[in-house]
Amino acid sequence: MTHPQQRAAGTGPVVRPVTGSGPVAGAEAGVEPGATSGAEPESDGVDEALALVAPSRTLAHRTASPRSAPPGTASVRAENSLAGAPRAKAERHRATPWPDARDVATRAGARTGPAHPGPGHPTSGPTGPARPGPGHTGPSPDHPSPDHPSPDHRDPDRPRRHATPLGQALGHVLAEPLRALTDLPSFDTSAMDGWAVAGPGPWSIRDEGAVLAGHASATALEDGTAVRIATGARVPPETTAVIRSEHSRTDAGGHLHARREVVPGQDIRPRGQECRSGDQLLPAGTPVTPAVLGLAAAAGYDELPTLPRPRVEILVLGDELLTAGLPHEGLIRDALGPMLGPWLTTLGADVLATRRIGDDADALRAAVIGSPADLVITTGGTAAGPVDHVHPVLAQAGAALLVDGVKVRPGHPMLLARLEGGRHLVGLPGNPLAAISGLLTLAEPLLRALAGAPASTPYRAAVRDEVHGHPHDTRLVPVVHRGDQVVPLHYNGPAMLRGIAAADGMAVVPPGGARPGDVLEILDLPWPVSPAPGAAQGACFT
Ligand SMILES: Nc1nc2c(c(=O)[nH]1)N[C@H]1C(S)=C(S)[C@@H](COP(=O)(O)OP(=O)(O)OC[C@H]3O[C@@H](n4cnc5c(N)ncnc54)[C@H](O)[C@@H]3O)O[C@H]1N2
Ligand code: MOO
Repeated sequence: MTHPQQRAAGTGPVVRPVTGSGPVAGAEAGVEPGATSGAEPESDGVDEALALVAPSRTLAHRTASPRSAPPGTASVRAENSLAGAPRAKAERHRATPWPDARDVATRAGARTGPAHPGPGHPTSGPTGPARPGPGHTGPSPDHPSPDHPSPDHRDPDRPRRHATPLGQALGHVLAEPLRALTDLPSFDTSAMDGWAVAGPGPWSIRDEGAVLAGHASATALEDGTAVRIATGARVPPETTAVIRSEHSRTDAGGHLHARREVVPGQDIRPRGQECRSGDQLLPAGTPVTPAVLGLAAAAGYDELPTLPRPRVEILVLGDELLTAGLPHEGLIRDALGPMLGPWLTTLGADVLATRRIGDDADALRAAVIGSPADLVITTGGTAAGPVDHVHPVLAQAGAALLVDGVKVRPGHPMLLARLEGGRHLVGLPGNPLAAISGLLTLAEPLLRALAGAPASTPYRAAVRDEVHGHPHDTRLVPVVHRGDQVVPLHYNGPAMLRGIAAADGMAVVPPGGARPGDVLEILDLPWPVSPAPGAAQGACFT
């Protein structure tokens, strides 16, 4: 966390645009990018909130006070080891451009991925359980005991492919192509409730009740005969068509008549119509969705070959954080602990733990060095305050900084480092929306690559209203979809979650901002697009 006194010393009056909405306004007034969010705690206050609610209220009576970049936010460019080289306080800040930061994160995950063969790189060897058998004792490589952490997750003994029971496979990624284990359907099937008939009608009705789904095959139909049949039942041999009940009538003499023309094969699903045994249904690298579970079950699977999920440990920093009750006496509720685990799980991670470390550098160092996770995520402590321990601890841990600051608002102090043992650490800024920005910018692409999942497909949409931009940096702004447009939401300050909680996407606003109708890249959030205006009720639209 940043020390309160430092905040007070570092924040001066800033000019805000009339409809200013976020941490960028200071920079628009000519403040250096690195210093802009130094004003954030102030921009986070009542004035900003009122500006967001009432865009017409002017805050321009404030005067600009350009400041230089804060010490300690200076970056070391990619791949620069921090070990034994504490960052010079006067170093110039060279943050990574936002699109490049995502690429670096993706490449870091892909490069680390030998244990995670991705799409097009199926694991070798036959399908079968890869976990230790029931007789296995001791810590599993996937579930190291607290006493036996396995910091080197590149352990060659770690299973490259799991046989995961269907009931546990949701959110995993297929390690191999999904091939049909049977023809689908596996027998000629009636598609309708009605009559199985053979040859031309009228047909004499076979006196044996109905052929029902799931029952043994009926004897062959002779030409000129019909038998009642249910949807999903196996059609008797020699059946030439199925006639729907509503398209037929019976007479007093026990004969069946068709009310309309009967086409041979009608309403029969022939065996193998959907696939033949051995057909590839889905490629390796496909995320296991509920629909994939259904298809796999239909195709005969009890368990699925899945890639090991990246293991993530979350370290929540900050002595000011409460885990229950109301904020009081300068203490606030931890908003990130409850949010990040579920969010990361949705992204396919196996979240080992969320640990609260406080502002204790020794505890942080021990947690980072000893973590068995593929990815350690810290929250807070990325800036230059007296208890912002992330950079010094990374230096002590011999980490290499791949990204140290990103040209994005909010969240510019975010970082990505490579730790010993092929592990990674993403440092999320403490301000909650800034942390989400870091999650989407660095953690998500890294996790996708580590998991062997395809990169998210970018898409674009027109923005309905003007969005103020930062002069040099990208902005990520919560939006809600309305038709084929997105509407930017207020309450998008770095310390606020009110906008993102009503949002269903984040718009990528280029430096300089966007005008109504401009087409912007949209980042998906891991929940459905809100279908109706009511879903975002209470949210403040621009
Ligand atoms: N001198 C400067 N100060 C700051 C700068 C700067 O450039 N120069 N940048 C500001 C920006 S922008 C951000 S973002 C934050 C990032 O700071 P840290 O990553 O060190 O985070 P903290 O100082 O620990 O916390 C910031 C803020 O967020 C609150 N917080 C922290 N964790 C949580 C949590 N789990 N749940 C809810 N809120 C949390 C914390 O209490 C602080 O208010 O630095 C600025 N300062
Ligand atoms: O601008 Mo900070 O990055 O408040 O989030």
